[in-house]
Amino acid sequence: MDARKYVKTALTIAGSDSGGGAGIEADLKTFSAFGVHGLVAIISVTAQNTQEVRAIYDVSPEVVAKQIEAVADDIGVDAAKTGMLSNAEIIKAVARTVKKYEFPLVVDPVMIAKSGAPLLREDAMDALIEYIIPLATLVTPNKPEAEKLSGIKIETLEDAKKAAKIIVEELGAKAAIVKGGHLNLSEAVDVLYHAGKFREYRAPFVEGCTHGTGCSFSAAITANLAKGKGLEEAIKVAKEFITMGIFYGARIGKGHCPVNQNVWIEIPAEKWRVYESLTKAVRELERIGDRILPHVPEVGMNFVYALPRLYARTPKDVAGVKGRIVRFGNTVKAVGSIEFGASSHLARAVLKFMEFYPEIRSALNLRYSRGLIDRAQKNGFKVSFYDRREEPEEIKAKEGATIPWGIETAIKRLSGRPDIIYHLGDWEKEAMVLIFGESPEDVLRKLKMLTE
Ligand SMILES: Cc1ncc(COP(=O)(O)OP(=O)(O)O)c(N)n1
Ligand SMILES: Cc1nc(C(=O)O)sc1CCOP(=O)(O)O
Repeated sequence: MDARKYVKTALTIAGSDSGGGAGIEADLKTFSAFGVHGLVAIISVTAQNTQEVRAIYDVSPEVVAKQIEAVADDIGVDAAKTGMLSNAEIIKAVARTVKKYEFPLVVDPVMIAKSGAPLLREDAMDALIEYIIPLATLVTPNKPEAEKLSGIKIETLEDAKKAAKIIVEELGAKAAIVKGGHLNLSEAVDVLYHAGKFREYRAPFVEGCTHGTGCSFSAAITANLAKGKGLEEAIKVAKEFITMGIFYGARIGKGHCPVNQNVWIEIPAEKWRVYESLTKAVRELERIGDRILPHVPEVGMNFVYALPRLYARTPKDVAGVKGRIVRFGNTVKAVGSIEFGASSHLARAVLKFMEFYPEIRSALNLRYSRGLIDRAQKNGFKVSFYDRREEPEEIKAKEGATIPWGIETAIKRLSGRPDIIYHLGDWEKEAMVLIFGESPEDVLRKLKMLTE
């Protein structure tokens, strides 16, 4: 068996961005996110950060061609993309060289950086249209790029469709997708013209980081083509990938922060780690259930573990026990399975705690007793509390705001990080003790010390 055939390869023919946000660097990270081996032909080295492009140094057309040939002849290319192509000579060399091979080619017609710097010389536009666009399996312009290529002004979705059709029917690309990020619509709508038909791809507009969006989107399509997906399916996956990458953008630098390509694999991986760790801890809790029994509140217990701070925004990003943990004979038992979004109270408590101490991602609740608090203090734990009777009226009026307010109040009351926060309850509200820790194991360790 030749295992090599299972490794798919994607080639990026583009410029390097020293800030790691766009260009070759964004493309390689995207290829990796989809499990595809990345190959490169660097056409230009840019000295760039999130604010500006300070210098551009183009590689010679001969060396660009040699890079493509070197990888195509030996390793093989399942799909390729172009990004910044800089000048007409490079464009001609790229066109001459890719023509010798049969791989699908995604063309991201990069013209201007987010920071405003031109990345394609004025006099190279005609060469791009004449030599590269006709070789494209897909062209992925944004609004200004589509206007330049098609020669029409784009204000509406209908205009975007016209431009996509011109790029295919008049300029010779097999397909074109005009990205709607610059159109003033309530959603991010991209229109594809392919095989004589239009298709729209919609996603909610998300606030986040956008440096390298064009590069990463086209690289994601390329990676999925390399993996054998059809064009329309490859675009669908790429759209999900880029929406997520913008939302969880890497907040670095002082200018346009870059898309986070890692999130595509990191969130599922972290979810799995959280799930495994919490499952193990809940099993251990059930094993030592006899000594936990006296501390189970009337409303039951929950045990939660949040994703790392970068990814923990709402209770859906926190895993907990569905149906909580309840008394069961002479032990305790998880009622349901471990799921993200299964907790409301503890999830909100942990999310607030993480705003102050991002490393604290897990918590568990117990019935309040003075004895428990005395033991915690004797064991050297830092204990704080909040009093629900002091809750301001405007917080009371806001659904779900009491616990975050209480946790914040308790944290600010203490100098240093609390291990335990309790409250004495209120009308129809049971008094509660919350144990916090970095992980479920850490919470269990504290729980064992308290209940020994
Ligand atoms: C080397 C290099 N290539 C491409 C770009 C364009 O990236 P960006 O400025 O973020 O714009 P889009 O990715 O959205 O087209 C660049 N800046 N540098
Ligand atoms: C009902 C309740 N109130 C708590 C408090 O801290 O006041 S802890 C708790 C139990 C856990 O709830 P969940 O499953 O929503 O996390």
